[in-house]
Amino acid sequence: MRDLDEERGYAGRCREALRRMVAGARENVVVGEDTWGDRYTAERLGYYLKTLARDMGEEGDNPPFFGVIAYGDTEAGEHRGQTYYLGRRHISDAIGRPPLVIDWRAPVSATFYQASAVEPRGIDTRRRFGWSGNTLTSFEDEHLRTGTPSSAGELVRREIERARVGPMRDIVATIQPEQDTLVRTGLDVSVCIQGAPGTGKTAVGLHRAAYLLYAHRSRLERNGVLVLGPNRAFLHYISAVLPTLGEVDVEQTTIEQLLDREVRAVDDPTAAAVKHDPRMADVLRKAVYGRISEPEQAVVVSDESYKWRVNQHEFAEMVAEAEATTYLTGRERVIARLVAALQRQAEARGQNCNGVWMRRMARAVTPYVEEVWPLLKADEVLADYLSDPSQAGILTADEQRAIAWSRPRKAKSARWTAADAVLLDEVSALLERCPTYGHVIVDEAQDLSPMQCRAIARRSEHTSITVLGDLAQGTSAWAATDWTTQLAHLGKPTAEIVALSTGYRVPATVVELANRLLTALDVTVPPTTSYRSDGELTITRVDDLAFACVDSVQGALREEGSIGVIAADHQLPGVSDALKAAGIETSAADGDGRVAVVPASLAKGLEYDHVIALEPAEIVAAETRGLNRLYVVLTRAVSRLDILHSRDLPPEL
Ligand SMILES: Nc1ncnc2c1ncn2[C@@H]1O[C@H](COP(=O)(O)OP(=O)(O)OP(=O)(O)O)[C@@H](O)[C@H]1O
Repeated sequence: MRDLDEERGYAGRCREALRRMVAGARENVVVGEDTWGDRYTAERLGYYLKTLARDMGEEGDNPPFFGVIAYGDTEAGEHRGQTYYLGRRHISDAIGRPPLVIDWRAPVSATFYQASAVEPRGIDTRRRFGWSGNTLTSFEDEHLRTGTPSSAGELVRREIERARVGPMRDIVATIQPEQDTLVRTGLDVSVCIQGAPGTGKTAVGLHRAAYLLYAHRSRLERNGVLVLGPNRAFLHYISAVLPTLGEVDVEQTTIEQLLDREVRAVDDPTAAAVKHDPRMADVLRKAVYGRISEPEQAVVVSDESYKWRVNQHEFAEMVAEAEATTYLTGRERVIARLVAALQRQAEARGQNCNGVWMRRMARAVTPYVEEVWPLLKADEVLADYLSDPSQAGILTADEQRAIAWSRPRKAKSARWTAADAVLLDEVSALLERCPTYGHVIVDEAQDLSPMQCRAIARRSEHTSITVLGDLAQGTSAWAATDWTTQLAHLGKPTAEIVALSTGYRVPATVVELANRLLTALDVTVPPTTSYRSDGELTITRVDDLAFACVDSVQGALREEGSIGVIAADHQLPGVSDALKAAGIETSAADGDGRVAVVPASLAKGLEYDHVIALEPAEIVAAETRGLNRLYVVLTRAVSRLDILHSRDLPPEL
């Protein structure tokens, strides 16, 4: 194997080759712009080449590789005696020659992540590289056959324990074997990953998206990959990971944004609970299909030559048969069948039924169809239903009262709530099938209501999903308490449930404290162990919370890393003011400042090197699932957690 200088030389060669690839891609953009072909093809090609050139150009500053594996000389098969460098992207210096660097997603790269002294998989040596910026500073070898790892694990440990600054980074250099298995699970398999805070669920989900796009590019590009996260602050935090991995076309959004409805009102908790209940699916189906009635007359229409007729019984059969499909398609089908029946009669009489005649007949039968199968719009159906929920039954009288509008309204004057947006989506899907994605990754899935799950299920009806979550972090009123039920709502009842149990974020001392809450959370989740033995925890009783917080932030600012001040939502303005008065610049949860001031309700999925958690008792008291919220808050810390409290700590702590 090469010594450090030789490795640096190889890195230089890789960079040079990458530069030539970028130049080549840029040239192709110019050529691509002149490509002969239809406009769509030319546009797609131009877009692809520009993206490639841009990504590769930006890549220039990244280390070209992070590891290398050397197969043994005695190994049978194509890899015998071969050496493979692994990086974020494939680098080659000449067509037909072996690549200088192999993409981390290529099949052979799996060996880098999976091989061990117990199961070397043909590998003699695995080398990991340490970089300082763009300079290669060290490497670390594991001799897997002889079982003599030389300081192995130090580079990995350093990477995992590094202070966090800025947005989330990719983990390609240090993916752990159990994570790699999940990342590389096939496209046809739906999987549910239950993992305690910091076990890498989000990281695995994002790397899985990148992997699937690499392995099934043409299948996935058609329908796209969707990543759903809990809120915009979270999406901001993870936004850089996929682009660094060369994937810029993944849609990353929240369920609320996906449903794309203007929300102008808020439900009270009882109404929201009813609207998110899975029985609403039956209620709405009834509200929609209840509009279809049995024909009470025959269809009789005429053209210049003759009067044509479909009798009542035949018409009723057409209606009954079409009910099996979506509402609007069914309606179109009835019209088409009626026209076809008329056409048969006309042709039997020797009439020529051209397109004009067919359209005319379709117009003529439509009023008959409208009478038994009226045209509907989703917002009109829901407005009508919420004006009088008793019409569809199923719910109890109390539940109907909880969601009923105080006075009947038309769709135009409706002020929809977030829960209504989910119901509108359900009704829309009853009317017309919605487009599906090639793969959907759902993060923090424990918080989704059954009705939200259904919205996701129909967008992945014939494809697979990756479900990520932690039952212990469920904070919504409808949070799942077991995965089997949640997976059924998500339309994937047989998805495999896999647990991740090693935490890479939260230090052991903090995990130990947070775990004290687990028994009170009423969920069964596997215990976790922290990979990290470092980290600090302080718990301090103070008289003046704001003053103590300023003091703590000032101390934290002397160290490196991001700082997150997390408090119950209602306490946040006071804390922000105090920090501002002390001259400390702060940013919101979705900002990029050094000190973020974060309401407890938005902390999910985020992490800060140093967390200052204020008044746990307030966080618990602020909401029904307050203890779960506190569990989330305490597990955001990477290197250090300071808990400041003026009231007694919750007894569970
Ligand atoms: N194999 C790894 N190598 C390096 N860092 C890792 C690895 N796995 C996870 N991490 C890091 O650990 C931190 C936690 O990961 P992540 O946010 O994916 O966990 P999570 O399970 O989604 O947590 P939560 O449930 O709290 O949202 C991140 O900074 C991530 O980059």
